[in-house]
Amino acid sequence: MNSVAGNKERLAVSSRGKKYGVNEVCSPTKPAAPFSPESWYRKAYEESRAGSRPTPEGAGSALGSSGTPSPGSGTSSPSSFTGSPGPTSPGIGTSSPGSLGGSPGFGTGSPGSGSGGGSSPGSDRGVWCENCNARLVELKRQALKLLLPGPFPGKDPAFSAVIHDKLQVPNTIRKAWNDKDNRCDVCTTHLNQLKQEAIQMVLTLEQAADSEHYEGSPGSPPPLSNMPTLLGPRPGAGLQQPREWAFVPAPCASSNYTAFISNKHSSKPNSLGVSNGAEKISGSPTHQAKVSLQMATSPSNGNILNSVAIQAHQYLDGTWSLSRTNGVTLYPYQISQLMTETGREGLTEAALNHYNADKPSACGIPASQGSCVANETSPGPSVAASFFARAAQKLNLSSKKKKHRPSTSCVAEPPLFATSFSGILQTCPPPAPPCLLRAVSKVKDTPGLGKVKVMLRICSTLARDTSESSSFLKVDPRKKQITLYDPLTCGGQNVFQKRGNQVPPKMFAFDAVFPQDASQAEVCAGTVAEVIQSVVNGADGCVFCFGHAKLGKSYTMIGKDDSMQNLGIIPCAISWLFKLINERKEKTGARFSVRISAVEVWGKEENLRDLLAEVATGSLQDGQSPGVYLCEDPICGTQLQNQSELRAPTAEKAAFFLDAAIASRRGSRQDCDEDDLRNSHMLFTLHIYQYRMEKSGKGGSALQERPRFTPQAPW
Ligand SMILES: Nc1ncnc2c1ncn2[C@@H]1O[C@H](COP(=O)(O)OP(=O)(O)OP(=O)(O)O)[C@@H](O)[C@H]1O
Repeated sequence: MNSVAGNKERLAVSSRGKKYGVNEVCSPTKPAAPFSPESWYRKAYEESRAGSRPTPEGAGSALGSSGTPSPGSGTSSPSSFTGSPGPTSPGIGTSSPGSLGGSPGFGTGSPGSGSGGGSSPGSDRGVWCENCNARLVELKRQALKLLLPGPFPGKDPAFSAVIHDKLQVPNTIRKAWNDKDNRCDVCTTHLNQLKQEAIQMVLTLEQAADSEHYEGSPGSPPPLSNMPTLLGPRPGAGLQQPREWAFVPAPCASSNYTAFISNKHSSKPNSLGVSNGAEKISGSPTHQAKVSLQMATSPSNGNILNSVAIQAHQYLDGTWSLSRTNGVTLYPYQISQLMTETGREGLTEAALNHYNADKPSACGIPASQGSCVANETSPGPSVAASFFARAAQKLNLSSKKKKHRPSTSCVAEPPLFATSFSGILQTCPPPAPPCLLRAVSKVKDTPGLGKVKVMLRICSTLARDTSESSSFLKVDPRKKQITLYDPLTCGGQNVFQKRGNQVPPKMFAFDAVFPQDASQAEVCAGTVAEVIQSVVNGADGCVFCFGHAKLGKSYTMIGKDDSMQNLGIIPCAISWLFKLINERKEKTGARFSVRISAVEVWGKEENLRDLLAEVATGSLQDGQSPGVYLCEDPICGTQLQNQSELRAPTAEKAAFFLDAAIASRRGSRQDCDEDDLRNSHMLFTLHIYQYRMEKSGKGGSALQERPRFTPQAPW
């Protein structure tokens, strides 16, 4: 980790200019506006090819503190910020290692959950607020987590008690939560109610397994009366309370299903109202697995996987349709496999987020009637057909599940996080600048090695009066210079008026100057491309941005996820880094591994927080980790210790961690105040490990290097 400096030097340059254009929304269906990488990057590229920066004239003259500052972008590659470019330059790049002093900071980030205005069915009173809904989602996730990995606990009476004890509401969703009463401030739902609802889901699952555990002779149907279809919203009943399901007998009796009954639970009534005594069917003792999920299969469409996914979602919600016809049984190990293959974030996270909103079915209509589940009573498969269906499902699930994911057509899944840089990198990755692509084969070329480069971006957002700013500020991007004139002589309002004397113009030179109308792409290409090149070649690199409040630091470093043109330095860096290492791999065989960490420095006390701890450990661990701390290393300087480092095999995954980190920032919370906003700074680090190459040219297995690239945003 590079040492981080937080000197609150500010750029006392005011500039007024034009506003940015309208953002274009980029979506998979709607292509982005025509984009020419060459023209976008031409300028930045030319600048990167131009010589080093001239010696600043006028350095040493302190500017008045009342000037309107603008953020600067400092690029350092590799190494740490040890430079102090001059005591009196306009506060750009004057950073010293060691301290983590913050300056007014960050204003980006969107609120997470709603403020409690919405409601969901489920509590005693039939509704609970959105906050509680989020809590319930979390608790259900925890309950499922406890259930899925281990052996199915069966009827162990201690099981629900164990789950009950283990369920916790993580700090992140304790907004509007009264810790004393363990109640929600908004809808007064008690914690136990939420826990019970979550446990209910698990128990329902188990009981459904009971009802499905037939040891029936293959092909023989269970009594129809025992096959309810669940309709209606889920009540927030207590653990022992009967559930108020509407039972609809399955539409017809058919022998075309496969079902198994577990002996040991056959005589016990379950909460679904199924009379288990009637369920017991003698049959094969070899079927010991418990049925957890029904998969509707219709020979007419054969859309097995579609149904699996739908019912998996319903399974997660505990609101599945128990269609007996054409049923094919999935066993716990298959469900586990399904969960694993789909990926925690793919199915569990997203599905839970969506389906735990207690909808009666995936499409908002009973599953038995909905278009999502093929639940018709056409002649179902024989046992053999069921067997093959299962086998086919097992073999093809991973390859087909993406194609048949039903949620997109039926229900738009709400995003996990407020931002979706992961999505946009997947659909519209920013084109890599030409200089980066040219660097693919230049393994030894580490441009800017050992240099601290200081760049200036002039804020565009406060630009209201172009004539005023242009009267005392002259920007020359070609020469990478800005000149400040005495506003008195220029007729503008000024900071020098009281002095009565004219002040000679001051000229400041930088490694790059980005004027008001510079695009994100120009800034990104001009700042980060070179650093990425160095990092992939084995050096450390860092992009550090600081400046006065509300002048675009977050916009510069993170940007917006609404279109490719608005992506900031971090998402571009992620995308281009992966592009470079993939191309490098193709050309030279080099193998890399990328890991991500994100730490927040927040509050006036400059506390450190691991923004990826939750993603790394799951929310059960929230707040229990020892935390991030600073360590003085005699050789490497000040180092951050103990932060999570998560493996990112793809740019999308790395961007997913960026989304998670942004969502986890204090400044992103709904209840954050101005102070939180101002005193929240993020250090986002891409750790790149390169596998050692054997002499034969084959990649070895040991990780050799650990260069790190730390875009730090914003300071
Ligand atoms: N170059 C730009 N083009 C378009 N919008 C911009 C630009 N710079 C900043 N903005 C907008 O100005 C607003 C403030 O910017 P931003 O939040 O990035 O400032 P900041 O310096 O990070 O603020 P803070 O110090 O409070 O964290 C945001 O809405 C941002 O989208």
